[in-house]
Amino acid sequence: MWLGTFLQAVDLPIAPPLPGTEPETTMPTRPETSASPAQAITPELRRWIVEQAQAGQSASVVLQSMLAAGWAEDVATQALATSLHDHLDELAAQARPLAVVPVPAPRLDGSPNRIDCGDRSVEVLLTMAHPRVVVFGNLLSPEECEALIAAAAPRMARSLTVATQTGGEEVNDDRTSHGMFFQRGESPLVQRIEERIASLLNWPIENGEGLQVLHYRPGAEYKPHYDYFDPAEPGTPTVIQRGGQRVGTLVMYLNTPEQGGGTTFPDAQIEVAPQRGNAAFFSYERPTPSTRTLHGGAPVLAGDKWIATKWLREREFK
Ligand SMILES: O=C(O)CCC(=O)C(=O)O
Ligand SMILES: [Fe+2]
Repeated sequence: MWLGTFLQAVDLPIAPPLPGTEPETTMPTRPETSASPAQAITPELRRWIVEQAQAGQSASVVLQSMLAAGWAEDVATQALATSLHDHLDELAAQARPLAVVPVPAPRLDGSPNRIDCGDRSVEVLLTMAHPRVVVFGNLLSPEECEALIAAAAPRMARSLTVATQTGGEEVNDDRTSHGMFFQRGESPLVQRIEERIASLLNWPIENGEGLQVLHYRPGAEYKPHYDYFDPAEPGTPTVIQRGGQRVGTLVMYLNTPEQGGGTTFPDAQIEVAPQRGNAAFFSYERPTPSTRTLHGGAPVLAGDKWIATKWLREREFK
């Protein structure tokens, strides 16, 4: 009995006319020449893909049917990946609705290649929408990087992470760096950098946690994680009493490691190369994986890695 059902499922003519087409003969065909307009991923195509998934069709069957109908392979795989990913995000958001909150955001209207931050002009090197990632160049001068390292070095201790059960802090094997926190505004150097960051990210200086400096030796890493506090963890209500959720992160590279040590975003499959003075910014408007802000510090393969991280909260961090 089940075999019959199984065969039926496999044999089902799964390709209803692809969106934008009626009878099979008018299905879009693969563009033959480079002059042909590229095939677009239309809302109808996305809807059709989600319907196929809901009907239990495997991705490979859906892909085959799209190829057979004349969709170009790059368009078909891209359409499948984004449609299913977005659909899963929607399902997750429905299962655990969490409000979207305002987040730090650099002023990027008009696609500027530099942003004037008052005392310094910062380069915009890369922007990505989802996850929201912006890579900046020349945020800190070489002298500022050196001065931060020198001020932090005598105060370094094994890095702690927030203990999710209690909201306290603990040593964690996923994080093999050493670090320290500056108080907000604790020196003219720290104050100046914090003012620059507030201007760059358009976010109140008071909403920032104290700058954290991290030092990774060869082999050290920070395994992929989210920077927001997981609402499901018992320690979270305690942690967010001070300033609410984290909503953005700025990782500033204080040196250029000889090899390795990039900041990775596994969902986006990108890696930011650590270059002295540059910085990677990302924001997350709700504390969920749908933000695709999973990120980590890849193992340092040779040399040392020094970074300063600024975490940004929803409200004043006291
Ligand atoms: O080391 C890195 O590149 C990432 C650091 C990080 O994720 C953090 O400080 O929260
Ligand atoms: Fe992080």
